[in-house]
Amino acid sequence: MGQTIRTTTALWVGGGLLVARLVLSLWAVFISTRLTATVTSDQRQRLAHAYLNSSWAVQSAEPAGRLQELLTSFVTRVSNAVGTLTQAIIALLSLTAFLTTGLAIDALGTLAVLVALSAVGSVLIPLRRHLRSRSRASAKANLGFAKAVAELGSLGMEMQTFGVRRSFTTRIDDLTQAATESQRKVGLLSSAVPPVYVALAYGAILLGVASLSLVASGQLAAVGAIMLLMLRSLSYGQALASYAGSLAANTPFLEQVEETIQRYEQAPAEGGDQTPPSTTPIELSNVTFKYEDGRVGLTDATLTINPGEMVGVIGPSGAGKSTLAQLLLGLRAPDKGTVTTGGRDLRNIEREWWTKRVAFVSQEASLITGTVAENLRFFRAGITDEDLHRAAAQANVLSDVTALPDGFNTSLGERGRELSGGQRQRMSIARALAGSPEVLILDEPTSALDSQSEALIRQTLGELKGRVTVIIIAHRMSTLDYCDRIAVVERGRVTGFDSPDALKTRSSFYRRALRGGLGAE
Ligand SMILES: Nc1ncnc2c1ncn2[C@@H]1O[C@H](COP(=O)(O)OP(=O)(O)OP(=O)(O)O)[C@@H](O)[C@H]1O
Repeated sequence: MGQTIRTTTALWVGGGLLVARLVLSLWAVFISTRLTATVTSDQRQRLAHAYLNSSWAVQSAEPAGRLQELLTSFVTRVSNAVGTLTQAIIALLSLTAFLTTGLAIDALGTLAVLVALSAVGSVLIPLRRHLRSRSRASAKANLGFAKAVAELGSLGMEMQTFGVRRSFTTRIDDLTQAATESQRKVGLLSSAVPPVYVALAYGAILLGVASLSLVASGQLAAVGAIMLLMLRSLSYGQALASYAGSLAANTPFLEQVEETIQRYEQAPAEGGDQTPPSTTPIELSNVTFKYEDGRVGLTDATLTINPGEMVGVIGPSGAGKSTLAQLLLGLRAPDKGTVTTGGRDLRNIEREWWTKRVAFVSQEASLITGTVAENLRFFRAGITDEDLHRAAAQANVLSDVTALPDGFNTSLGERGRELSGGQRQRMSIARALAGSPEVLILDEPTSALDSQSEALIRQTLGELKGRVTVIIIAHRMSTLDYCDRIAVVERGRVTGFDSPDALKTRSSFYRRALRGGLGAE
């Protein structure tokens, strides 16, 4: 009878423990997946926010495809590492519980197991180290691959027209091969960890059994119990070794993400907390700017742009015109000298105050995938439908918009693909004008356009004259028709800044440009 009660109790206890184990395991799975999801979104947000808040110098230097790779596959590897870490902690806790029980049953045997575990674990340290360094190389190869693929992907038209499809294919194949090879090496090493561990563990067991049978010869039961303890502990140890291998393979990806976040955070976007009385005059005083690689962008440049003035900027290719535009926009800060607006250093001005009043049109009209209205509004609050209408009219694109099936609500396809180059550029001018800027800076807005589109943009500039302060880097002399003054930039220096008439006598570059256009030096 007593035996029956003991069996029932044992069954109940066993059942209870089984349920408890299941609940605990499910809870662990729940925590692990939740933690992984939290880490994924946290890492993505931290990385994206750090990038968005970093300076233009950092953002513009970032190779294409790198950020995407970090945000996607790298962050996935980081969450894998976190998932592995949780499982490793669970395995470690189980092992500790098991060994604690073992200590109560057989202290000597448990001690032997502990020694065996530590010995096997330390033998694997060099392998893990090697795995980590291989994984670091694999992370680098992945980034290189992503960068090259992004670059090749953006050259689709060139690939087709230059007939270099085969070379592209070969290049992609080589890159794929290199990235896959380094991944294979990491895979090989991390897969080698468990079998190496098993071999070492069984070796330890054999050694343990041999020495125990010497010490406790004839006590087969004791030897059996210790063997069981060893086998179970070593199987937990095996799980731990495999998790440690996986961690070693994934942590370089985490390091890369963290390093990148730090790099972004160390270079925040320019801006202070001052609000000047006005956006103009804009003054450059003895401004010198060098790029990180030492190339000179601008040297000792001095000029003043007055309220409502329309200023043209001309100069040979590579002279420093775009650098000047970026300094005027406050995207880059001078190494020497100052850029002031309304008498205050641009570095100290509240960025939001400045960007609300200054608009930029670049050489390449970059649009978003969305409707006309979404493109013209461009995420800015407070821009009304009337603003959109006015801006489209000012930019000479209103008739194009009204001709579209849904007017301002027409979707423009992926990044405005359904528009012509001229329409896209006028759309980007309308986008700049929708915010009613006080200062408008245009960097070669007509360089890629036919003469008819250029004439429409010139007309826009004529209508803005006197109402908005305009700085326009021009590729064609005709675009400069409405300019009050023109700055000539040559080899990083402002060699002339005067009215077109005065420049005819004072600037040989201007005279040459009048004769032969701005393309030839
Ligand atoms: N991001 C950069 N990193 C390093 N050097 C740069 C960078 N951008 C421009 N430069 C260098 O600075 C100099 C001025 O370039 P900038 O783009 O201002 O000339 P630009 O007059 O606008 O030329 P273009 O008319 O051809 O656009 C050039 O020598 C150029 O190589």
